[in-house]
Amino acid sequence: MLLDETPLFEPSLLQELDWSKNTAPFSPPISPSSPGEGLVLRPLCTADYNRGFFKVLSQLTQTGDVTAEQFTKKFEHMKKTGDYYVIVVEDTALRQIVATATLITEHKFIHSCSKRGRVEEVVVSDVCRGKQLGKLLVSTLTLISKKLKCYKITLECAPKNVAFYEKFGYAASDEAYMQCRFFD
Ligand SMILES: CC(=O)SCCNC(=O)CCNC(=O)[C@H](O)C(C)(C)COP(=O)(O)OP(=O)(O)OC[C@H]1O[C@@H](n2cnc3c(N)ncnc32)[C@H](O)[C@@H]1OP(=O)(O)O
Repeated sequence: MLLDETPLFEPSLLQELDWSKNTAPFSPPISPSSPGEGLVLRPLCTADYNRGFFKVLSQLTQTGDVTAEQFTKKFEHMKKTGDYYVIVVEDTALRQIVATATLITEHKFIHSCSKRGRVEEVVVSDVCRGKQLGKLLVSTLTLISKKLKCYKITLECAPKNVAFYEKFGYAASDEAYMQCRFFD
């Protein structure tokens, strides 16, 4: 199985973000191009399969035993659609993924054929929490969605995480969150 460094989306999207438009405060200041000593923030690539990508995701929910082949197939599908922005933070000394988050853009006929953004799978490895990485990931994806001209961006989270997302301007809505779950 060929796992490589091909990015899921164009990395220049991250470099070209206008970080001055970010609304959450960072102290000390970090940004997508300078996420902290020994860390890089970049799009997901298939080589991340062997860098603990699933280990990080498993701290959020059940991942199942995904093979390299299944992972690559899903990655290729996501890349082809151009609507998936999975970002990762890598510890370059350990060559391990320590955080990840996903933005998905959904195409609409409404709002003049606009797009809507969804934030999913935000997770920071437990040993790296409290270093502003979660804030960096969500700020980055929120700015990307704005740059991509999404008319809104939404997410679902546990009540204990509401205060975290409020930092970026997300507000609880009156709409009920409904689901029909077929399996875990
Ligand atoms: C849409 C979704 O994916 S929801 C799922 C969210 N993910 C999870 O629940 C997985 C387990 N949790 C985690 O991975 C992490 O704790 C995260 C992603 C919630 C936060 O990541 P961290 O890197 O630890 O947070 P970070 O250091 O960026 O914290 C930033 C700020 O938020 C605050 N904060 C961190 N976690 C929380 C929380 N759960 N609730 C409220 N505030 C929080 C911090 O105190 C800090 O405040 P400050 O900027 O005023 O000092």
